[in-house]
Amino acid sequence: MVLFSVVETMSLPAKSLVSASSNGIRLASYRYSSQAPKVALLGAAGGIGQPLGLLLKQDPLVAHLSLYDVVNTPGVAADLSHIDSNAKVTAHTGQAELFAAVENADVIVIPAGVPRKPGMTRDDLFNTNAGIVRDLAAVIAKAAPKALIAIITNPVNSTVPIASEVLKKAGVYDPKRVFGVTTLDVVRSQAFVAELKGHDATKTIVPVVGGHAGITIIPLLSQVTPATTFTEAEISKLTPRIQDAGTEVVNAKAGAGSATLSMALAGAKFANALIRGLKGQKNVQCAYVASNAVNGVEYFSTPLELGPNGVEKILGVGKVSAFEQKLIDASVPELNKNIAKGVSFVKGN
Ligand SMILES: NC(=O)c1ccc[n+]([C@@H]2O[C@H](COP(=O)([O-])OP(=O)(O)OC[C@H]3O[C@@H](n4cnc5c(N)ncnc54)[C@H](O)[C@@H]3O)[C@@H](O)[C@H]2O)c1
Ligand SMILES: O=C(O)C[C@H](O)C(=O)O
Repeated sequence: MVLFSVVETMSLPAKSLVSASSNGIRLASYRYSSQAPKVALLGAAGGIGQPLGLLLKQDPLVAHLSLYDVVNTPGVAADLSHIDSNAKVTAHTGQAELFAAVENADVIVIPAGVPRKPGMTRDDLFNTNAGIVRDLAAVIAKAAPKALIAIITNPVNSTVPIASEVLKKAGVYDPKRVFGVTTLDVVRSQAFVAELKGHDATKTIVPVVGGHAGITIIPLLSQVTPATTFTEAEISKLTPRIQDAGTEVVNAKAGAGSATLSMALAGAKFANALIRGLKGQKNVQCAYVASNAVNGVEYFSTPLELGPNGVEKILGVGKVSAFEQKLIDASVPELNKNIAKGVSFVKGN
């Protein structure tokens, strides 16, 4: 175990510590309690990972930010460690350091994997990203079986079942602790509704249910807070815009990747909500989880009450319009296809 980089500020001892090693280092061999949460970020050097790391480093609830990637982690960690917030930063690079990266983590956020290019669907990422999520989940099962796992890696509709199957195989699966991050759909919906209606975007709440791809993304415009009425024309324009917002960014980036900055914000919001839940501050967020909210499908995103055990209550889709119910019905076969693909990937491997 070689500690090759320790950075501390003179005036603020122990404020910020960067450490990494060529053969894995275990600075956190004890479990961080929800009083001092450890957040592990897997894929930390990527387009999402870097700005998400920046936001997590500034989150006063994060005590230890553990950065993991297959490349470039020490540089990102050194950079973040110079920020004058209290989270300790550690760097872990490559498979040999993954165990230490996630060991005793309270929350693990996963944006590891390849993004789309124009013309691709999220499902086109399956062949590369399925194996990445499976392998990360296998180590998490051993090193941090109690962690709350927030999966950003696409296709989320399949990667959540993949991680869940791996945890099941290892005998440590808890459906209350595995989340597909759909917060970006909520963030976008809130931005678009606020823009359309002249509302304060920071006070606009739009639940989004279903999954995280195309027709499985279902904004519940009938449930917007503050209560807002939409014309049929508005609904039929806004709904597909929200469903295709990821593609809008992919096309605008023209080959340079997909949403990173808005996703980083969304990921930081969701991680913060999970930590607040762990600390007993119950709060409601939408996320894609194992769910009985809708008949005939095993994973579905709805508003959830988050608490000390992860999902405390599945709040369901609530009262929806006839238009929204049609979208929910249409999403079920598509989700089942995505889920079955993920499950058989693990069972057949
Ligand atoms: N859920 C959502 O709403 C949402 C939003 C945006 C992007 N995404 C998805 O997030 C993923 C990442 O996007 P990005 O723009 O950050 O991509 P990116 O290519 O910029 O970064 C991915 C990072 O993952 C790392 N990585 C690859 N294999 C790894 C492994 N085995 N272990 C750890 N790290 C590994 C890479 O080195 C890279 O640093 C993509 O799959 C993308 O589709 C999801
Ligand atoms: O669209 C993508 O491929 C990335 C992400 O899922 C998004 O919604 O922006």
